[in-house]
Amino acid sequence: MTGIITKAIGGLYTVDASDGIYECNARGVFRKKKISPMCGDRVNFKAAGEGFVIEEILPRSSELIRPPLANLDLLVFVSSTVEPRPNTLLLDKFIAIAEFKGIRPVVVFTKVDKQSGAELAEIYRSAGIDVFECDNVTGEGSAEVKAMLQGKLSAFTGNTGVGKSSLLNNMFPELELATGEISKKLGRGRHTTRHVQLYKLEGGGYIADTPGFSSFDTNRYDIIFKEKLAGCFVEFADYTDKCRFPDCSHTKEKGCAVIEAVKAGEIPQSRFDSYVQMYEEAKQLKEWEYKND
Ligand SMILES: Nc1nc2c(ncn2[C@@H]2O[C@H](COP(=O)(O)OP(=O)(O)OP(=O)(O)O)[C@@H](O)[C@H]2O)c(=O)[nH]1
Ligand SMILES: [Zn+2]
Repeated sequence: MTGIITKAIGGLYTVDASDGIYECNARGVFRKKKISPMCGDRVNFKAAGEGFVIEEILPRSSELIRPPLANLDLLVFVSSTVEPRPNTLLLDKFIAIAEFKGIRPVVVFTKVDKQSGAELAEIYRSAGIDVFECDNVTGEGSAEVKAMLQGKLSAFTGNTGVGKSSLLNNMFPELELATGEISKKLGRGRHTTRHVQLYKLEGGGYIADTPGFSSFDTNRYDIIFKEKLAGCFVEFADYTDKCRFPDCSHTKEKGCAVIEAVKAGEIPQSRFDSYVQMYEEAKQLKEWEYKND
């Protein structure tokens, strides 16, 4: 039998298969191989003794370690246009990490009833990223986001107060998330350990409830090596092979086609600024690692 793991707690796995939900154990062989099944994994399992046991983990299309989640298709970054103000550096870090991991990034700007998200949206649309603008008070825009989630495994992230639960409520009233108190409702208190869990959507697909995402700390997360960073800013691709120096870092060199494109208004300044900041951070990490080994 084949299914997808929707919950993984203490060596016990909940597997959603076409004919029902199964509680499974994992075979010892996974421990020896040092891979363990995680939420989002597609697995083969079979009846064994009184219960069921996972036999095989199918190849993963993507893998996140913190929070542990396999086969994520979409990472949806929710940012409000005001209260709290959007943080383009954080947004660009998330997007780059998603690109690096082979997960499609999607951006949702909320609170467009208070302030237009058009200018911000254009920055990301011009980079070829899917952008949605939502007014969660009227629910406008949520149907488009919902349509995109169909048949996909998605996770939502964004700072506290940006309107994630409002948006999720507009799309899936059956989830009954308490706006403004989602933390309490889902037991996100300091003393509760929470686990990743997948919710099945009526139209097909899953949404991951991920404790690690709302307070997503990118520094502790994955730092992208500086050589790989430009490749995670998709709109740089048209320029990076036109620089004067083949080893151009695209941060300050003369004859850098990326910098020329920024000056010409072809690449948004804020995206470039984020790139330079992340490049500096990546550089420090490498030197630090080097000194310590
Ligand atoms: N005007 C306006 N207010 C919104 C919108 N979206 C959310 N809000 C309000 O912003 C506040 C925070 O919204 P939530 O949906 O709880 O935000 P959240 O991202 O889930 O926050 P956490 O649970 O802390 O992670 C609430 O008071 C919402 O009513 C919007 O599009 N427009
Ligand atoms: Zn360059």
